[in-house]
Amino acid sequence: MSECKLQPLNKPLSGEILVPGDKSISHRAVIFGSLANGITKITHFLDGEDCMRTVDAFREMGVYIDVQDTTLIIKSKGITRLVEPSQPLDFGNSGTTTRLMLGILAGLPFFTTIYGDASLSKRPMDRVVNPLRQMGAIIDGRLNGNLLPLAIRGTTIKGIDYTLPVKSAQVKSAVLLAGLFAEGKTKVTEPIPTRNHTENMLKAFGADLTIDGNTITVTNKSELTGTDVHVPGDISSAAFFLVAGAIVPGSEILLKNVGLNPSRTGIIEVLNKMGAKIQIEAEHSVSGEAFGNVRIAHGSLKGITIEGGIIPRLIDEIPVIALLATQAEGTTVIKNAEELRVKETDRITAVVDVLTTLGADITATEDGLIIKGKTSLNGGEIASYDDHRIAMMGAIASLITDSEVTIDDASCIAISYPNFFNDLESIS
Ligand SMILES: O=C(O)C1=C[C@@H](OP(=O)(O)O)[C@@H](O)[C@H](O)C1
Ligand SMILES: C=C(OP(=O)(O)O)C(=O)O
Repeated sequence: MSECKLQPLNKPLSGEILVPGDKSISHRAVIFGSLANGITKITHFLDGEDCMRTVDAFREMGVYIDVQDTTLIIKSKGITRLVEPSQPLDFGNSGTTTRLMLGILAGLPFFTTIYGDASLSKRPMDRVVNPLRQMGAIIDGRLNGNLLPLAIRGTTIKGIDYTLPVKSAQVKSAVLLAGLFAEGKTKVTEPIPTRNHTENMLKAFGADLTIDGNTITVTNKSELTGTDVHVPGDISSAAFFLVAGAIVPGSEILLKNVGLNPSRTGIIEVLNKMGAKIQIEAEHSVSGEAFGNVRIAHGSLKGITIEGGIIPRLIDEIPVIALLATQAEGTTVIKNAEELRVKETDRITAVVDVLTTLGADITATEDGLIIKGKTSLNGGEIASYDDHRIAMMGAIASLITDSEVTIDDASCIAISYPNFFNDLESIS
C-alpha cells in the first residue's frame, strides 16, 4: 500500500507537459511488431505496467524486444515462428492485453494459460470468448470461460461476420486479430464506432483490410512486415491536466504531442461545449494518427448532457469529466456509459463514492451519472479502488479542495502514467 497525502494547491497551474505515449497504441505497436516479420522500432512508447504485460507475453513467445526508456526495438520472424509459452502468462491489471491476446492465441498452434490480478479476474471475457468460439476457438475457464484464468488450445479457426453487441474496441480488435489467422474473411460491424487504432495499424503493417462504413473486413495474411511506429501522447492521460487547467483558478497549461484521433477526442468536445478555454495548435498526422498541442486555461463552465455516440470516444475520461462537472454551473448528465461498470472497478460507484466524500452533489444511475454544480470541494480520505483513473481523478480533485486529501493507495497510477506526480509537480 502506498498512502498518498495531497495538500490543496492554492495557486494557478502553469507550464507545459509532454504527454506520455498512448496506452492503446503502445499495446498494439508491440502486438503488430511481434507478429510482423522484420524490425519494428517504437518511439514514445508508454512504459507503464499494462503495456509491459504485452511486452512480456511476446518475450515468452520467443520475440526479441529491447526496451530503452520509451524506445523499443522488436525483432521478429513473424507469426509462424512464435513459440509456446512455457509458463502461464500473467496479464496483471490489463484488460487490453487480455482481450487482444485472446484473439491471437486462439489461432496459434499451441496451448496457453492466462491469468491476472484480482481486478482483471472479475472482468467479463465472454464478450471476446463468444465470437472467438464462433470462429472455432477452444477456450475454457471459470464460469464457462467468462472469467480468468483461461486456457486456450490454439486451433484452426475460420472467419465470421460479427456485429458487436457491446461498444468495445477490445472486442473488435480481438476478432480482427483472430481474422489474421482465420480461413476466409473476417467481418466486424460496429453499430457505434470505437477507437480505430487496430485498423490503422493493420494497414501500417501491410494487412489485407477494407473498411466500408462501420464494417471492417480482414483477410488471413500470415506475412505482416515490421515498420516504425511513433506513438502519440495519450489523450486519456492528458485529460487529467486538461481538467486541472480548466478548474484551478488562474491556470494555463500547454499539453504537447497529444493524440487527436477523432475516435478519441470526445473530451475536447465536452470541454468546448462546457465553455472551457481550449485551443488546438500545431496539428499534424503520422501513419494515420493525428497529433497536436492542446492549450487549456481556467474559465467558467456550464453543465451539459453527454450521451450516445460520443461515449466510446471518451469512455476512460468519464471519472475526471465527473470532477470537471462539479465545477460547472448547472446539471451535467452522463448516459449510455454502462461499460464503466466493468472497467478496473465499477467506475460509476467509485466516482460517486470519491466525489461525495469530497463534498460534490453526484448521483449514480444505471448507465451514468448526474452531477449538480458548482460545488466547493472539501478534503477527506478517499479510496483509489486500485484503479489508476480513479486515483488520478482524486489527485486532481485535491488541487481545489479546502484541506488535505488522502488517497489510500495511489501506486496503481503506474498502470498508465508512471510519471504522473512529477508532471503535476512540474506545473504546480
Ligand atoms: O482497445 C483499447 O485499447 C481500449 C478500449 C477501451 O476498452 P473497451 O474496448 O472495453 O471499451 C478502453 O476503456 C481501454 O482503456 C482501452
Ligand atoms: C479500462 C482501461 O484499461 P484496460 O481495459 O486495458 O484494463 C483503462 O485504462 O481505463
